[in-house]
Amino acid sequence: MSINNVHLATTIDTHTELHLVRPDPGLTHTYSNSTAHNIPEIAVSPSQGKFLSLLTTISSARNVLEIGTLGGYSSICFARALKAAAHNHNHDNGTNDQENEHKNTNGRSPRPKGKVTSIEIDPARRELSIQNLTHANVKVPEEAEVLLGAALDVLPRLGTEIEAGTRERFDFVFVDADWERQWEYFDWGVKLCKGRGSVVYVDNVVRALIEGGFVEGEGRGVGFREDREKEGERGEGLVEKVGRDGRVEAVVMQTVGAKDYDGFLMAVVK
Ligand SMILES: C[S@@+](CC[C@H](N)C(=O)[O-])C[C@H]1O[C@@H](n2cnc3c(N)ncnc32)[C@H](O)[C@@H]1O
Repeated sequence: MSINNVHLATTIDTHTELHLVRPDPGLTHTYSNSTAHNIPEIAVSPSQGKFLSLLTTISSARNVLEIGTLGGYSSICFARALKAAAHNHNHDNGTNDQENEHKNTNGRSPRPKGKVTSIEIDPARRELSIQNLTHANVKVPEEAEVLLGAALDVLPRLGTEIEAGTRERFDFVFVDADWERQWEYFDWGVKLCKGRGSVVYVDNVVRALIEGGFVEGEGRGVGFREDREKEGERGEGLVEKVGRDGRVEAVVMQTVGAKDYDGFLMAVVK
């Protein structure tokens, strides 16, 4: 085993996706339609999308908040997982998925399908994501809604709606927008969560650390720059702030694959 094998990462992704990520025409179309509309190829990879789906399932999430929609690829992954969870629950419970009736003929209530709420700052990308979601048979806005605006404008509105009782709290938050605001989005995510056991997942934290100048040097001299504040540069970063945040337990996992060398931070609310 050697870290030099990382050049094989894309090949390994191709092989594992072939066997483990079922073909999904809605997702395939989202990639191709986004490329056709000159959207940059910065959506999660098929493996990453599947990973997000599995995390949604194992965390029993019902309401997902996503910051950064792009063409809707990850939104579809979340919506697929929510729909499957509701379907499986209702099947086990002897109910069907119809939500138009309060109770099924056996007197039991079906589990609500759950919903993805995604925020996108770019109107053209929002429009395209709605096209892609609809093409993937995700009902907009019942199963996934895409809110237009800068996340820091939209998030307080969601907070007000939650306080007013017109919107449910979230149990899974996926932060995937501008890297400069990762801490602010994380903080809002925790505030808008249901509470213990809710998950906040921030993508691209490793690239943000590297490209943000948090690490310097080459070879054996490489090190983490602890002197940034003294130099009047960018202050504490996401990882340091989350490390001092008593509301959560968190970890950063480094990743390699078709999307290069990167990593995510995942926090669970205590
Ligand atoms: C990496 S892409 C999201 C990819 C998407 N989650 C996926 O995997 O399919 C980031 C998106 O965040 C949007 N964005 C950037 N800054 C934003 C902000 N302040 N508020 C809301 N969205 C923002 C960008 O326009 C872009 O579409």
